[in-house]
Amino acid sequence: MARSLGQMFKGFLRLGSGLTTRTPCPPGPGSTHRASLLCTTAALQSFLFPKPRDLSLPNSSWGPDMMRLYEHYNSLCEVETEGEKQPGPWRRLPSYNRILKYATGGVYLSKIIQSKARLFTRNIKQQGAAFEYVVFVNKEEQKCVCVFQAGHLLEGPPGHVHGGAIATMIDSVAGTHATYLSGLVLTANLNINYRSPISLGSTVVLESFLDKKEDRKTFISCKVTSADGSKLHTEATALFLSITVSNIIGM
Ligand SMILES: CCCCC/C=C\C/C=C\C/C=C\C/C=C\CCCC(=O)SCCNC(=O)CCNC(=O)[C@H](O)C(C)(C)COP(=O)(O)OP(=O)(O)OC[C@H]1O[C@@H](n2cnc3c(N)ncnc32)[C@H](O)[C@@H]1OP(=O)(O)O
Repeated sequence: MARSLGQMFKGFLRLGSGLTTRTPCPPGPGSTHRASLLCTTAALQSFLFPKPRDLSLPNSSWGPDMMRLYEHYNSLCEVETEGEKQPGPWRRLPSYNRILKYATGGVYLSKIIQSKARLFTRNIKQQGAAFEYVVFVNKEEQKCVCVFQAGHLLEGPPGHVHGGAIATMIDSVAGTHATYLSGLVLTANLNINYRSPISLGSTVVLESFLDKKEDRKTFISCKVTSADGSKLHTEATALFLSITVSNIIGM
């Protein structure tokens, strides 16, 4: 069952490449009845099931460091060999403001909660105010990288990022990485050492590494460094346990 939820997660990743394709409407006067019916159905479908917005793409709040690092990793997602473009070693993971119905508890949650549930890191609409980030994964190296710009709503010590916000990002990146590697998981343990404060508004890089996998356990380590890599801000280790649907029902 956990495996099938893992498959659903892969489906979740594929969402970015167009689960709800929008059929362009044919031109008016010459349209057949069937074509206009198709057009109406497509419009209704996109109204009822709007394509989720990928929040890991650049917006006007992204500063120069955020853009530079995004462009760097994005350029590694596609390589050109003999004039042909091929998938590169890295892949950008799209990010939405809610995990799919099913993964957020789906049918097991009340309709009211379900419709309001939002992924914590994506629940603030104002661009640049809180968590701006993009995650890239390298399957071969079993590594994830997140470029993260901390907005003004994440203040802890004056002018610096709240430790809980840093923990949230570490949990999210390591959790995404563990989900990518092992399917549906929950964080069982998270150990964090805060080495140097992160300035509010700055861009940092989170790197997540697979330490080992043992049955249901996925061990991940993570470090947070400055945009140029010269300063270590935070180090963490985490344990994720693979779960089944029954774990979610019991929550
Ligand atoms: C609704 C769920 C959604 C999940 C995500 C879904 C999809 C993901 C999609 C996209 C991803 C996008 C973003 C990711 C974003 C965020 C990720 C954040 C994830 C979280 O933010 S998630 C919330 C916080 N998280 C919890 O709310 C967990 C509460 N907790 C429990 O629900 C249980 O505790 C559980 C299930 C963890 C284990 O319970 P269990 O009954 O299944 O397993 P059990 O206890 O038997 O342990 C089995 C073996 O693990 C060892 N073990 C257990 N715990 C350990 C520990 N802490 N330290 C060291 N070892 C430990 C035992 O010692 C034993 O080891 P051994 O087999 O060797 O004896």
